Amino acid sequence: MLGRLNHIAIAVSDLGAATALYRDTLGAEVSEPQPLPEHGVTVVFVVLPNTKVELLEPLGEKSPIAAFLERSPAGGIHHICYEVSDILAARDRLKAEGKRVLGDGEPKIGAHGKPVLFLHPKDFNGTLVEIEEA
Ligand SMILES: CC[C@H](C(=O)O)C(=O)SCCNC(=O)CCNC(=O)[C@H](O)C(C)(C)COP(=O)(O)OP(=O)(O)OC[C@H]1O[C@@H](n2cnc3c(N)ncnc32)[C@H](O)[C@@H]1OP(=O)(O)O
Ligand SMILES: [Co+2]
Repeated sequence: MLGRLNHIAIAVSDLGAATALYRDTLGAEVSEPQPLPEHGVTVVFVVLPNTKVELLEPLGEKSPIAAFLERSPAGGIHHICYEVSDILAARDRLKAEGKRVLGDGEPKIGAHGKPVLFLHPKDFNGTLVEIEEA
């Protein structure tokens, strides 16, 4: 089912400062900020030779990462995103195995313009898993 590691996401309280840290202190290539109001976040991608880091800042009143940052104000690793070739087949197999797919279970378009779904962290070793159709 799983393909490449697409990105590892870090939730941050200050996207500008985190972007500067990766760009200036770590010398990494960073994208422009990308507001995703339908997902309640603004993202910046740190482009690495073999994958990406997705820096996430809450956007709007109902951001799904707000509670995470209340628990961890300094930020932290928020989720990991794997690529899959067929997101609906992956979803149906995961549900058949009793894994919880978050939201209404229908893929939404993510930051890369591809369908994504999220799987409950309690079903995956305390790790929020995102799958993205490659
Ligand atoms: C799609 C655009 C972009 C992209 O890549 O293209 C993105 O990735 S957007 C990313 C932001 N969107 C999401 O994260 C959507 C999915 N996330 C959610 O629906 C919530 O974050 C949820 C339900 C996973 C957690 O929300 P919340 O913290 O408000 O819920 P609870 O307090 O009920 O948490 C339940 C339980 O899970 C633990 N938890 C929460 N978040 C995480 C996490 N990121 N990693 C690991 N564990 C997490 C939380 O501590 C609770 O545990 P408990 O032991 O019961 O206290
Ligand atoms: Co993501």
